[in-house]
Amino acid sequence: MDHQVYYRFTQTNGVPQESKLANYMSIQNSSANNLHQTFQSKLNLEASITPKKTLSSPQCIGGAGLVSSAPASPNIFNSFTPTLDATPIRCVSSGVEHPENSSSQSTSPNRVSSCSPMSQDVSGNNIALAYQENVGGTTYFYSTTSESCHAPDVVISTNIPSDYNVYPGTPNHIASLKSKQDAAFFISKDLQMEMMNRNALTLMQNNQQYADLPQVDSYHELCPLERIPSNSLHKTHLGYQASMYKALHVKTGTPYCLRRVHGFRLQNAKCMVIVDLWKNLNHSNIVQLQEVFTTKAFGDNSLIFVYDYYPGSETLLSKYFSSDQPDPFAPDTSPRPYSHQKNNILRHQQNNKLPEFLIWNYIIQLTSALRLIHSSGLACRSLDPTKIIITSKNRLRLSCLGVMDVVLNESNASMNPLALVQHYQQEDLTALGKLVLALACKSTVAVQRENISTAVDIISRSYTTDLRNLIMYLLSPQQRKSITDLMPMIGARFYTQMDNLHSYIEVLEYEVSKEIENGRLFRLMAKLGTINERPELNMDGAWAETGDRYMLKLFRDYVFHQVTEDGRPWVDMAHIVQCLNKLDAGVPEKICLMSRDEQSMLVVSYAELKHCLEQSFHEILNATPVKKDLIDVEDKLYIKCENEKTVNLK
Ligand SMILES: Nc1ncnc2c1ncn2[C@@H]1O[C@H](COP(=O)(O)OP(=O)(O)OP(=O)(O)O)[C@@H](O)[C@H]1O
Repeated sequence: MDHQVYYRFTQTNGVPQESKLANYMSIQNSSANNLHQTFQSKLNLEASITPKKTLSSPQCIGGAGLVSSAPASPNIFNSFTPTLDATPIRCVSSGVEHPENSSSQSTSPNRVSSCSPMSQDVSGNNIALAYQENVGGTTYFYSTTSESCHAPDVVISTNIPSDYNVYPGTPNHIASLKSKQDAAFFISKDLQMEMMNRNALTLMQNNQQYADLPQVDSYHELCPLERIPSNSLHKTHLGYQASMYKALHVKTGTPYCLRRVHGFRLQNAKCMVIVDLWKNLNHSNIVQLQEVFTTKAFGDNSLIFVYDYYPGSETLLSKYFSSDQPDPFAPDTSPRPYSHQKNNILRHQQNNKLPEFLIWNYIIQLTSALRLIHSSGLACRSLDPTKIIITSKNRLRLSCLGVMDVVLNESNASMNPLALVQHYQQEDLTALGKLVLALACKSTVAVQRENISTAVDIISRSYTTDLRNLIMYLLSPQQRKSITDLMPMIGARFYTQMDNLHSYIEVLEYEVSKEIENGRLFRLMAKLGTINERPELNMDGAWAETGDRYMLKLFRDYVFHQVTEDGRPWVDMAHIVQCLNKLDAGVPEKICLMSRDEQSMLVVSYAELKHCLEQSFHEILNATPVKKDLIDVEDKLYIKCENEKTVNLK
């Protein structure tokens, strides 16, 4: 049975060849098994890569033409070194050949062929050809080396020839390497889980219980974020019942958080001035207000505040204060002495206390948001553990901005809210003091007037005087306070916070950079997938199986369908990534592809494969109804997105 090796080349040893894509060298081999065994042995990647047997009698057949003064295919001869007495190899100058059509007839390619991962740069040193001879227009290449013409004695060897690429791992090692490979190629597991959780929450669907929730203005698919109280007496916002929903914008599909104030009739549009101020306020510790409108979609007059949605967030109250244990500051009705209760409080505080750096972390975030709010002539008015949400990595955000301004404005329509802002700002600072006190004592009851002195005493024992002084300053009723006065109290802790943030940004940038690489490879695979096995193009049913596309088909097998010596799948992410990277870069390195029936081989460089890919893909694009280079557009968008991401990270 004849076997052919097709060798596609552009240049050998610095000698440019005349043909680019259309030149192949064919090698006839009478021993199919030899070839197969040789290739199979190469699949054992840790083996000394020596062919089991030489190609015997590589008979030259026909064809004129291309004659190279230099060895045209060093790789192939290195890998399948003929013996000295071997029949010479012929170069053919032809168009792209379909090996299965042109070679001796292929049998059905049921079995996924194995392809040797052998590859070598054109400038590689291991050129087995010693001399050549031109007989009647046909060039015969002879090899002088015969030493590599034996089967490998030792399957696993550490002496791997330097001219071979060895992919890390064998099937047995893949499991142990998998986690390392995953870490090297993909986003870290923790970050991945976090993102996936967020995505799952964003895609969360409404259950049957709330199936009748209406579309509200431009927002649909409402999904409650908390249990909607059946009792309308459950009032939260200054006497109004309120509820929270996740909703999707009908046009963009972007998720938002809707805060609905039930049974609210807006009669005075004056407050919309403040709403506009809030809408323009942008800060990393603020939940951005998008818009405010009234609706009758719920069957009543409801006021809707639309905010950015942060999946997986919880309130400070639920994170730190909803403990099963009773609050130690709660009034003790038992006849036990006061000292007993104080001991109880101390014990509770010692067992549950938050680390001081975390409290300062929260102080820095909250003061940072307040600083912007106050300097914009606004006041938060909802600095309360139920209105501060916390997401992963201890990110705090003020979540209910603007609501008080609208709702209170309605109940005190005669007052100008902006005139009262300084008063509200002072209230914000007092509220901040109470919040820090509550966090330090892990108790909401601690901030009640009668408990404050005990709470401060407890804090003095457990935390630094700086923290105590900050709380005392914020809670002192006499002086006029300012958010800027807090900055010196925070002091050098600010630098620690900045340092931590920068370190985290670097971690994220590293993770993102891996995904950028994956995105690039994905686009490459998308192109390959568009071409491979396409049933027809321009009425040509054989399009995907001929010419450049046939090369790409074999390349796909080479990348993804490797098998071990005994025919089991051999999966190595490093091999896949490396091959795709080389294809993307179009490196001159050559690889050997084998037809599925193992009757033919093609030796081709990545540069040529890349050319095939681009050509074939453009052929498809040209046949699409939209006559423009989609990929160019896509590339530009991709680069733009990447640039934007980098700017955002900065
Ligand atoms: N912007 C947001 N994105 C995602 N979830 C949010 C957002 N704002 C609030 N939430 C979540 O919605 C739920 C209800 O929030 P809400 O502010 O009503 O708190 P609450 O403790 O129920 O207060 P209240 O007693 O006033 O209703 C909380 O679980 C909170 O984490």
